Amino acid sequence: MTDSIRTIPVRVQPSYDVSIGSGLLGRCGDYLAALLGQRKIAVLTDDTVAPLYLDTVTAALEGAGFTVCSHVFPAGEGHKDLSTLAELLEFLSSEHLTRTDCVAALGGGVVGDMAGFAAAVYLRGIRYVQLPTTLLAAVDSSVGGKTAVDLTAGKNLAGAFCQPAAVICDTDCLKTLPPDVFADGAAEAVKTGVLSDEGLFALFEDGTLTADPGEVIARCVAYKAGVVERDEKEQGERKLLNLGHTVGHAIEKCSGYAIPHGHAVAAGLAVIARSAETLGWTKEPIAGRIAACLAKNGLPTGTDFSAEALAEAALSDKKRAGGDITLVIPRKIGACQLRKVPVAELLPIIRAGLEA
Ligand SMILES: NC(=O)c1ccc[n+]([C@@H]2O[C@H](COP(=O)([O-])OP(=O)(O)OC[C@H]3O[C@@H](n4cnc5c(N)ncnc54)[C@H](O)[C@@H]3O)[C@@H](O)[C@H]2O)c1
Ligand SMILES: O=C(O)C(=O)C[C@@H](O)[C@H](O)[C@H](O)COP(=O)(O)O
Ligand SMILES: [Zn+2]
Repeated sequence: MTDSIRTIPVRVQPSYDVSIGSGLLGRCGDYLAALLGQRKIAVLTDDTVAPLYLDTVTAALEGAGFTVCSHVFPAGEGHKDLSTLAELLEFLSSEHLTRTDCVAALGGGVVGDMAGFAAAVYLRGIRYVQLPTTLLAAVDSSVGGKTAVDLTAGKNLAGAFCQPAAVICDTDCLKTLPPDVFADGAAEAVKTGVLSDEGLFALFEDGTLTADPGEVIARCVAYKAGVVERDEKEQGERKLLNLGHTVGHAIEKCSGYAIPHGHAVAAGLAVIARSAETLGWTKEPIAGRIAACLAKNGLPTGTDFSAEALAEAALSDKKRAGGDITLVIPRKIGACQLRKVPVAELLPIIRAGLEA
């Protein structure tokens, strides 16, 4: 696009760019027409995002020669399920989209995960683009090609690895986010800091993020892009991106998805940091610093669910293989490691994080 835009390539096969900047939704048509040709495009979004941004996106796409159709479904994790997926697939077929057409996921991580999954399976796969509108989607979910819906047994249990053809992140969308939804994104960005970048973590430590959000997004995306390039299908290194998620996903499930993903990941990160410190797995004391950072950003640092309930819910975790589960253990701010433990050890490990 133009000079004021940050562009980060994700070098998978085929490779794609993440473009980050102000005003990009209004200009997405020309960019996508150059990338995809002027085709039919189905914009899938939720009923909170639609009144804010659907007209802008539709006008930009039509202005660039696309034939546009759109479908709006109810917002929220509670709708990230098989019945909404079926609705999306029926919509795409009712609009007669063909394999040369395209889906655009306009919204947060819920829209991105579901629209991406619909694109991955409709006609056995058509191209899609991510237009993230939450901080969480910008720093994490729009990049890397994990798509999914939840099943009764737990989070993201049906899905596909399917990379987008492009990610266009308009930083102006962050201005309409309620503070608690902004905080969800801060949780994944703080996670990225704990994984790889103490400087990024420090940007969040006083709770008044003064840095350019484009810079925060770019740092998170650059790190994630590298991990995805080295381990697209999560055979090893990519499991690190699940820091805080074993307990986090369990909290989401135990709450009936009333606690949003970012808040649950924050609590899960605080718990595993305390477990790691208590069990002597960290290089230095970090749990207090991580909890303080999360709290400053309006995020929880613990949970009222019992260790037993969380351990039980975590049994459906995708990082479980047979009798073992792979945990992500923070060693210091900026470095973590994978640790495979027998499932039976999960309960005392979680207990150590809740009780420390
Ligand atoms: N695929 C991945 O790699 C990946 C990574 C992280 C999280 N996720 C998934 O992402 C989901 C969470 O995403 P999320 O936090 O974006 O939640 P979300 O998509 O539910 O969005 C949160 C709320 O904000 C609203 N919203 C979206 N954009 C807005 C805007 N610009 N202004 C005002 N309101 C807006 C939405 O309508 C919704 O009500 C979870 O399902 C999680 O599992 C996936
Ligand atoms: O991209 C990844 O890989 C991640 O793990 C990013 C996570 O933040 C995200 O929540 C992901 O959906 C969790 O993956 P899952 O395989 O445990 O469902
Ligand atoms: Zn996550």
